[in-house]
Amino acid sequence: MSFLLEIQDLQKVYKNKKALDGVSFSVKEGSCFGLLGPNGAGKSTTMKILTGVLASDGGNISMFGKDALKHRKAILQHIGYVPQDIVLYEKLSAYDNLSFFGKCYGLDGDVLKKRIDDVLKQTGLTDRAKDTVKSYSGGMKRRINIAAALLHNPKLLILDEPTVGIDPQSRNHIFDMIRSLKEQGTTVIYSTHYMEEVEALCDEIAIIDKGEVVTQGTLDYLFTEYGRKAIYMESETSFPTEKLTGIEAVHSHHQGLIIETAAPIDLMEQIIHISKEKKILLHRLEIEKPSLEAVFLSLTGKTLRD
Ligand SMILES: Nc1ncnc2c1ncn2[C@@H]1O[C@H](COP(=O)(O)OP(=O)(O)OP(=O)(O)O)[C@@H](O)[C@H]1O
Repeated sequence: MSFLLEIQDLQKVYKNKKALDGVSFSVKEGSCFGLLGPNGAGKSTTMKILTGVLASDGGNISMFGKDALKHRKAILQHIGYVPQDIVLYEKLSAYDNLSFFGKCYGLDGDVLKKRIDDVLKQTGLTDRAKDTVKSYSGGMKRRINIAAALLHNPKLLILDEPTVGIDPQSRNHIFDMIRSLKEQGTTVIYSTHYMEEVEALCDEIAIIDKGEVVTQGTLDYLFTEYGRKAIYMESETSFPTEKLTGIEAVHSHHQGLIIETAAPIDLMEQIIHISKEKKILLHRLEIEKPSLEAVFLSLTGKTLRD
């Protein structure tokens, strides 16, 4: 599979503030690529540079096999961009908004009508097309904003935190839409600070923090490379962890303990043995599932929610 997008050493400075400090990642054609990072990490800045909204202060971008900075106009025709802030005319109907944006992309007549019908179906809002946008929920507005970015059938769709502050129904619609776009061969770049979203949607992820990509890879790769091995246990009374061998770290978590170890099965056997011997009632004993939260913690020393 070839790369549709390759970014190398992207730099951006706002006045005196360095927002991007050498961002590099590559996106395979036909994949859903997640850009995961906390607020202020540089996700929106990266996306704005990719879509020509902002100029970079250094670095290279290759898109569709071309130098994106030299062939900006030709490349932008193949990109759909859904910014974080909703951009719609509130007093117009969804249909008229789509008609306006379609004309901006150079569509007209029957072709435009057909595309509007198609994107309304894709977003599940055909029945509400004639209502003014101001009567829409936040989630419906977001879906129409995505529809507007799809009118010209882009090869690459860039979505900047599309599910922030929206209802679960709209969120599910957006997820279904992204999955079906991917099936049709569209490449998607999706930024978020919700780990469960990248786990549900993305083939590959770049974790971005303080203007730098700290790692890139599939979930499996990230879990294997950076995920901790650990068990979770809850007991009726306090457990003598000092009697356990082979433990690397112990953290309190909810009502129990997370115990890191290179040998979780062996540790569970020790815990069962000691609990029988000391008559300590165990409420829960399980291998901790690998999580992106743990990967992020091991790479940056903080949680995504810090
Ligand atoms: N127009 C601007 N002027 C000055 N600083 C800015 C501007 N836009 C962004 N920044 C700063 O650049 C850094 C990266 O911001 P950016 O919006 O790209 O992050 P983000 O990962 O998208 O975060 P969020 O999820 O909050 O949008 C932050 O420190 C932010 O405060």
